[in-house]
Amino acid sequence: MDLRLHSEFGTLKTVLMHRPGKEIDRLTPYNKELLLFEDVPYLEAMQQEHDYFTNVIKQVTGAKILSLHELLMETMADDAILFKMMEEALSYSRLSHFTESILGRLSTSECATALIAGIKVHELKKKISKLPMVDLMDFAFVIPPCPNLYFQRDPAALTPGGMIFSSMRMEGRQREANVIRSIFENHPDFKDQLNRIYPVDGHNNPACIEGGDVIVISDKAIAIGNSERTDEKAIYHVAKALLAEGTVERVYEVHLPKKRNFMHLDTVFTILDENLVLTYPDALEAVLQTSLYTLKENDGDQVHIKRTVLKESLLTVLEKEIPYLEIIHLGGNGNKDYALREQWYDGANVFAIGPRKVISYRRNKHTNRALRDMGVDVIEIPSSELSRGLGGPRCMTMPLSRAKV
Ligand SMILES: NC(=O)NCCC[C@H](N)C(=O)O
Repeated sequence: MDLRLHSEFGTLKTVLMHRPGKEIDRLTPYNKELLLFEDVPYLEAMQQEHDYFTNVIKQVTGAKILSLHELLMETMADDAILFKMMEEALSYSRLSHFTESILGRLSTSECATALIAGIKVHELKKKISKLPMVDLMDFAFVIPPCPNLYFQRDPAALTPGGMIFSSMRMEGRQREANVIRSIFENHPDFKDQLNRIYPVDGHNNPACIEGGDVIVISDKAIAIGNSERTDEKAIYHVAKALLAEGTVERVYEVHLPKKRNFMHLDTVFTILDENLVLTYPDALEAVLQTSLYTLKENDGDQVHIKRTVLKESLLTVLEKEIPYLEIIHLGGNGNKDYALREQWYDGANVFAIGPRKVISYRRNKHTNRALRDMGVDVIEIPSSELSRGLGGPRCMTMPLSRAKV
């Protein structure tokens, strides 16, 4: 599989997803903010909603759905990779030196659970009785959990030029990108197909970028949100690597207000067809600035890129990139409260499974009506529990291949 993505709306062929599991049950009223949840979800109902979503994708598109858990298990079949992954996960609590003794006691499947759902001191003590830790620490995490892992969009991003591995801003999500990167760099189905765009070789503490900020406008142009989660510096490095690779010719940096409800570019803007986008108008108006990176010179050794701060509004920029652009406003036209409410629950974050064919949260009824009025085929899914993590259908998917458009 060629690990490049050429559009946001070509009919879906393969997608990576994660069914929420035990990691969700780690959330409490005390840690939910640190772990970026609005509330404490009811896991079994959340799983039912997620299964509904997955089945809709399967039935409507026939796409292959890859499970993160299965890929992880397959990747960890290699002992050296398993060791590295556990060592890295344990480094968050400065306990890497226990890797060997822990691996001696946990099966591969228990390691996969520990990597996703985390593991606490008292749970580990059941396996390793001589663990030299005081009882006071029993409820502390030896490996922190990844409850946001069902938002598969964010730990990485595919572009027409190759793959970006995120460097995640928030403490509660930092481990996710390491898990994804280990899979794509080592799994036999992917490792030879990978052209890594970011992080750049030799950068140990890379600037932050998250997959939800990366939107493929066309084979030649991508947009990246400079947002609460993504830094200017990371966008510069991604632009440089993409422009050097040569497929992408224009990288737009869209400066969003740094706010939780605009956390990624895809919380306010998604592309549904060749000339159709869905936006949250207030966010577009709030865009502080748009810059454009282009290639200045690439003599094989040295790559120089140029950054131009554009005078036009984002809308004008988009109109130039997307001929005959039509815009649908989240919440429909008119009532601002509808737009506010539906943006909060990811009304703009629909998942395009084909041209003018989207999956959307049922709760966003005004947006869904506006989409249908423009001839978009809308398939609704329930979201009472899924939305407690503040992400939508696009956030929950990482398309790995789509039909050509
Ligand atoms: N692309 C997205 O907007 N993803 C949603 C991520 C929600 C998650 N709870 C977070 O705060 O990172």
